[in-house]
Order: sequence, then C-alpha cells, then structure tokens
Amino acid sequence: MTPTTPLSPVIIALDFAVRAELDALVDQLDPSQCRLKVGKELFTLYGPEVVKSLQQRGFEIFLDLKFHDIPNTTAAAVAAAAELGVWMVNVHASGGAKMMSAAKSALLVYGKDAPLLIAVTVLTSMHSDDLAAIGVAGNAQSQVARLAALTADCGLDGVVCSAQETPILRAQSSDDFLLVTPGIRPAGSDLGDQQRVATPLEAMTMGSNYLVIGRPVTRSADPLAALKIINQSLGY
Ligand SMILES: O=C(O)c1cc(=O)[nH]c(=O)n1[C@@H]1O[C@H](COP(=O)(O)O)[C@@H](O)[C@H]1O
Repeated sequence: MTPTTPLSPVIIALDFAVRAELDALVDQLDPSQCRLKVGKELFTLYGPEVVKSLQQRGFEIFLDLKFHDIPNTTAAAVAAAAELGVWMVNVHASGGAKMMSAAKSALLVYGKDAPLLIAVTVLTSMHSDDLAAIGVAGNAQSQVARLAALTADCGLDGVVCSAQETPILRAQSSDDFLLVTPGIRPAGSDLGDQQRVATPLEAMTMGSNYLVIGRPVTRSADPLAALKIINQSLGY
C-alpha cells in the first residue's frame, strides 16, 4: 500500500513488548492521524516484519534505532533501514562527523526514496547534571546547539532535541532543518523518565516540526481519544 502522509506532526512511539497490545492500538489508528515510531524494544522483539506490517497498513515509519558505531557499520545500518523503506531513521550525533557523513553518503544511492536522516543530540531524559557526570561541560542547551550545528554541517536532514531547545536551533539553522521533539507531555500527564518536556502546543509554537509521543497516548485508557485531543489542540 502507498503510505499516507498525515497532516498531523504527531509520531506515536510504539514502545510495546506484547504484539497483541500493539495490534489493539494500531487497529484503532488511521494513517491520516499520525506517523508511527518503531524503536529498540519492538524491533528487537519482532524485527523488520513489524515494520513491514505497519507499512502495509499505510503508515509512514520512523525507525528509531539510534545507530552509534564506527562509520562503516553505521553507514551499512542506515542503508539497511533504507532497504526497509522507512520514512525516517536516526543516529546519535555524538558518534561524530565522520560517522554522520558516512551515514548520509550511504543514502545517496536511494535518491528521493532515501529516508530522512536525523541525529539525536542530547536525550530528553537528561539534564545538565547528567552531562557533567559523563564529562560534557556546559548545559544541555549548549551541547544540543553544538551537536545540531555538527549535524547540519554533515548534511543530515535534522535533529532530535527537546522542544526547549527549538528556539535556539531555529535561530541557528536553515528553515528546512527538521526539529523532531520527544519529551512531549500534555498538561497534567506523568513525566515518567522525561526531563526536558513541553506540551504539544508549546512544542509546535516553539518551532518543532514533528512531535514524538509515546506513553501519554499509548498508556492512556483511551489512546484514540488522547491522540484526537492532541491533534485538535494543534488544529488537525
Ligand atoms: O529518538 C527518540 O525518539 C528519542 C530521543 C530522545 O531524546 N528522547 C526520547 O524520548 N526518544 C524516544 O521518544 C519516545 C518518548 O516516549 P514517551 O516518553 O513515552 O512519550 C521513546 O520511544 C524514546 O525512545
């Protein structure tokens, strides 16, 4: 099936271990309402088959495996994601310029069919204190800005960051540089392990292009209603 491109910027994070729970959620969703993210848990359990089955339902897929390895290995992994026909794939910007450039080069052969390639800057579960503990000087915002500039220099399509950094990244980046923001929490919802958060509307107003949202929808008593409320709050 040809994928449907939704107007909504919402990407639902499908962090599930039980296939029946995943299917029960996806059965309720329509590709016009959101894109879907397949991450480490789902992919490790069910592999490429789960990606293909979601694509067959018409969804565009963000394959979130956050590759971080030597350039040759990362480039081959990104090419494998392109073979799967995913819409978006990511690497860790802290893998460095050689790794990101190799990943970008590996996608050239796919032309307009290449997935969007983005790089994770500083995980939204981290604060400046966590960075200090791993030897990164400065606060989260300055580290995100540094890694986003490196990512743009390597020709990638954008970054994963928190919505809190989007104003500074919008100011330093070209208009078409994508800012993909997890750590989205509708007002009143549980933060869980997320530290640098924003509501869906705040994130879009501050300059996000795509919102990655997991538990506030997937663990809601009524996931479809939760998604509809979020989309409506954004005018979709
Ligand atoms: O790359 C990601 O998607 C990602 C990067 C990041 O910095 N923070 C982050 O939370 N994510 C992912 O975004 C999703 C957020 O899920 P919830 O916290 O349940 O909304 C998870 O699947 C994370 O793996």
